[in-house]
Amino acid sequence: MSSPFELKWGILGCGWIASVFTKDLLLDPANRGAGDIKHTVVAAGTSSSVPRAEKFLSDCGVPEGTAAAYGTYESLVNDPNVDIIYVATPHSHHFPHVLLALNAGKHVLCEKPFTVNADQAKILFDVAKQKNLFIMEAVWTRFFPLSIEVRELVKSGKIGEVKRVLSDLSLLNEVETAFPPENRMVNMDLAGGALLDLGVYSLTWVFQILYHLDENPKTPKVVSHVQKYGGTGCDETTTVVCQFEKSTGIAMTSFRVGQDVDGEGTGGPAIRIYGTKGEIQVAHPAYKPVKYRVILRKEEGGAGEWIEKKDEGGSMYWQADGCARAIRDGKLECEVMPWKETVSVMEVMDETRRQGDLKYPEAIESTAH
Ligand SMILES: NC(=O)C1=CN([C@@H]2O[C@H](COP(=O)(O)OP(=O)(O)OC[C@H]3O[C@@H](n4cnc5c(N)ncnc54)[C@H](OP(=O)(O)O)[C@@H]3O)[C@@H](O)[C@H]2O)C=CC1
Ligand SMILES: O=C1OC[C@@H](O)[C@H](O)[C@H]1O
Repeated sequence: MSSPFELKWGILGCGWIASVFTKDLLLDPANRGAGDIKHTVVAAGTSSSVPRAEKFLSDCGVPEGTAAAYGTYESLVNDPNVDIIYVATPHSHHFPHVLLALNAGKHVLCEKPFTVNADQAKILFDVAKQKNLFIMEAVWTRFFPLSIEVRELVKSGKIGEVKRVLSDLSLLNEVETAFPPENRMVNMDLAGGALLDLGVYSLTWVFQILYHLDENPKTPKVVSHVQKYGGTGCDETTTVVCQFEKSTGIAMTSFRVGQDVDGEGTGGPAIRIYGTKGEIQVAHPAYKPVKYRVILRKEEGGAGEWIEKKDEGGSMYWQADGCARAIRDGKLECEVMPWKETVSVMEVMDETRRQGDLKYPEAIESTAH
């Protein structure tokens, strides 16, 4: 048996999700049937100090002496031992931080939403292409075995021709107390707001099902509504209707009202995929779903049982495995989250913001580089 392909990671930005992802990289891929690859965390960088990066590595359980700690992002991306940089900074900073990594010759996995707008995304993909580097938006949900199973069910025709997807990621919050104005969730300078932070997952479900039904997939036409948060002017409740060639997607998001208020699923499924013969329902939360069921007409079996799919850890390693295999195979993009689709989702969010008059400061919408 050949030895596993090893991918050496550098973590850029030592915040909350970076810690979840880093811990997941330390789990043995063989336990999830991914023994063909191996992830190693070789470095982490903060924007503040070396001791903070050291603390991050140690808190995540990275074995002492196996990873370098950096106090600047520049020093991190220039570490010759690093193959790929995981960018986990706020939305506003993805564009400059990804460019920093690409210009240092590193592959990139960048957190969602990929950039603030579609023009920035296009530039990053162009640069990656010119430099022959792999790059992907970290839409982890698409890599879950559950998502793969649901996409295959749709393709198999089990629920007939799919005509509509209704998708909701809404989290109930006392916004004024949960998110002070400087918090990245609501801070306009950090491209805060429900659409870019949570709505991207509702759109993920719409896209991973409906975009692929069209022969020549393109960005859908959009009709949207944006409700703003008075505290900072970001969006708090946004609804997007996407008109594809053969189907309609309705993506909803909010951090003011909740999809699953009691946490018991009483609010119903978060995602409904409607076909001419039946429906697939996926339970909340849209970003990390653990169960789904198929409902057919009564004479064809009616409602199936919920099928549960739980993983160990934070479930963020599936996307890391996707990066490793793509890089091993000499690909610049991964077919599960292709560049074209990231751009399309960004275009839908741009158009939604245009219709809702939701503009971020010029400094973070800028494509100057
Ligand atoms: N896939 C998922 O499930 C999730 C994805 N995310 C995405 O990950 C990204 C980070 O989110 P999250 O971890 O919650 O955020 P945090 O605020 O916890 O961490 C962000 C980190 O970015 C760095 N940073 C650099 N510049 C700034 C700045 N101007 N203001 C604030 N932080 C800065 C800091 O790291 P340092 O001090 O080390 O430089 C900070 O710790 C976002 O894009 C978000 O959408 C978030 C949560 C879940
Ligand atoms: O990506 C995310 O998923 C989980 C949410 O709690 C978080 O705000 C968001 O950034």
